[in-house]
Amino acid sequence: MNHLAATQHTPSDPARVSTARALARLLPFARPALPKLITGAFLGLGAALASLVVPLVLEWAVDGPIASGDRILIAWATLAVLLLGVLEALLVFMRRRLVLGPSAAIEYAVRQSFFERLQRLPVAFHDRWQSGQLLSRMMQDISSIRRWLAFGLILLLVNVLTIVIGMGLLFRWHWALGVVFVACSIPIWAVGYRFEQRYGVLSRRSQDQTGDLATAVEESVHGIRVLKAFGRGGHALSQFTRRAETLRETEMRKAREVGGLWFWYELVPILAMGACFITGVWLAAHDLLSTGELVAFFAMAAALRWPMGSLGFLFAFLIDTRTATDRVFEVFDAEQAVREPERPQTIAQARGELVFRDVHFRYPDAGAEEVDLLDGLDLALRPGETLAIVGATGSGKTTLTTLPTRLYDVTGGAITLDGIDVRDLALDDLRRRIGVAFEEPILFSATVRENVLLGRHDLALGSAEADRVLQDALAVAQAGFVDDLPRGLDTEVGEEGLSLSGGQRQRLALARVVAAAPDVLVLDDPLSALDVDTEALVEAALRRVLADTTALIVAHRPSTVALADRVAVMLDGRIDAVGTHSELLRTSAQYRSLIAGIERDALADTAETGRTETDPTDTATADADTDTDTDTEEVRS
Ligand SMILES: Nc1ncnc2c1ncn2[C@@H]1O[C@H](COP(=O)(O)OP(=O)(O)OP(=O)(O)O)[C@@H](O)[C@H]1O
Repeated sequence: MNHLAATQHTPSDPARVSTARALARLLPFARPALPKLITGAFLGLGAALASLVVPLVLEWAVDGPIASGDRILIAWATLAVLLLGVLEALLVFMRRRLVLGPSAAIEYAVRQSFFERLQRLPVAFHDRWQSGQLLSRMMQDISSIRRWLAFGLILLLVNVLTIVIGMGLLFRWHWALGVVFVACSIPIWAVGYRFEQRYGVLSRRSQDQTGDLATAVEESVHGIRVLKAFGRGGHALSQFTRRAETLRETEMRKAREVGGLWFWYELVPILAMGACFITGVWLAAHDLLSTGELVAFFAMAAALRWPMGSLGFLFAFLIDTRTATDRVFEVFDAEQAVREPERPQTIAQARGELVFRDVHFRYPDAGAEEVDLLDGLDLALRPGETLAIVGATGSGKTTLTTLPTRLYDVTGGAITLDGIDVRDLALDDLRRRIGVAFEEPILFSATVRENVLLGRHDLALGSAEADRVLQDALAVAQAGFVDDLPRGLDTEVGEEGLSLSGGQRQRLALARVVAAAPDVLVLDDPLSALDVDTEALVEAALRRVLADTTALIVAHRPSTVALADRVAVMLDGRIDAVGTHSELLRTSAQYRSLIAGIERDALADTAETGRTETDPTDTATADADTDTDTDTEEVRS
């Protein structure tokens, strides 16, 4: 099996392919809606043809009934023109009605796939991409694709066909008129070509800048408390203004380009009409054209003005849509570094044995000269044991917690769960078996119930079993405060749970991972935001859960170390020592130094916040030796 290593892949301009090929990538999404879109195009063409028949009726009426004074036929001709007008309006109405549904369905399908893709893409992708860029692609670019399919594409096809048919008719009346009209149109194509070159670049720039602006808004809203606390609202505003200014300048340049194009697309048809007028009058004066043909010719030229004039705008629309499509497909094309195994294996008998074997890891953006962050790390968690990881800040503890669930893939070595390489397990299966609680507890805009049962899609919300699991998990996490929320378990906890305190969010996040009932728990400093009394209660309850679950806990505090059966010390990307707290105090200078630092931090924390932290030697597991206090005292001195 080929286990792909994560490689760097930055958002970049797509390879320049033709606009038609770029837009053809939408076909798989558009296929179900194609019959209606094609019918819509035919209806649009029908409307255009109805407008083109009017000059023919006029030609017949002027040269026939009007010349001969046949009032009945004149009335019929008038009625025919009227009916053609009504038919055109009706067909346009039907086209609009018909294509709105399918184009909205395509928008829905693209957006759905886009979101699904975002969920599937590895964390390394999300590290690199700004959220505003993704948001603007998801909302603005996909909407722009819908508008194009519902309106722009059909109009462009219909208008080009109308122009071709209309020109054919001009030739029918007199070849000279056709030649003059075609000759006058040539500048339009030249201008259009130059426009595409310049406008394409601006269109891309503007859409990227819109994404940057969305990122700025998202960040400032997300970090509003920090900005307010530091009085940096003005700074955020000036940064936002600068970006908005940049976007405005690009939009102005775009508008100037479009304005220039419109100028030519308005002017050229008028010049063409003027040239044809002179030619037509000359031909009529020399009896080479009848009066009816001359009138019909002018009616036709008038009918062609809108299709020709609209080309400029439709051209700009086409290029904007091409850019939007490129931007959307950049996400679809992003490298899927964390892949599902081709032939997933299953764990027959779950024991919860997690082993890191010669694990190497480096982030994709690490420089070539940098050594691996995890540099040949070996660690084995026995089934059911609780193992705490301690290490200097930045030593890679959090990174280590992301690897078992394959948020990132190891770049060397392997991690096995019950003897099977985690890369050989189906991702859903793996993530059901290993539950993670991150240091930063993220909650979603949903009820408490939905947040806590997030990992239990096997349970129907509100069922007796779901309620039992929910209550047990809340009890372990000491999250009884939910009963005091306005709607209890059905309280919406707001965007990212910001309406709750840090400690409350952390307890719900802990309840979530407990409710998931995984074979292995991975907890990244799970009690950091709790007050000392709650922490003691959570620890006591957590011990019951940890008694028969394998757990890997990143510990920044003595009390967290106290939860563990054994402790592993991380140093230089490896495990420097493993043992019980008291063993390590005796044997590992590195551990003694880390514990001294941890205790110093805890004391400082206590002094600042009034916390009365528990000494790990008081609560350490049964392995604690009697000489521990002496050791700790030595370290302190
Ligand atoms: N997504 C990322 N992309 C690139 N580098 C990262 C990323 N996340 C962390 N790092 C880097 O990896 C190193 C280890 O970070 P990590 O968060 O794993 O350390 P830690 O031991 O958990 O630190 P702490 O104790 O402060 O929480 C740091 O140098 C950090 O800058």
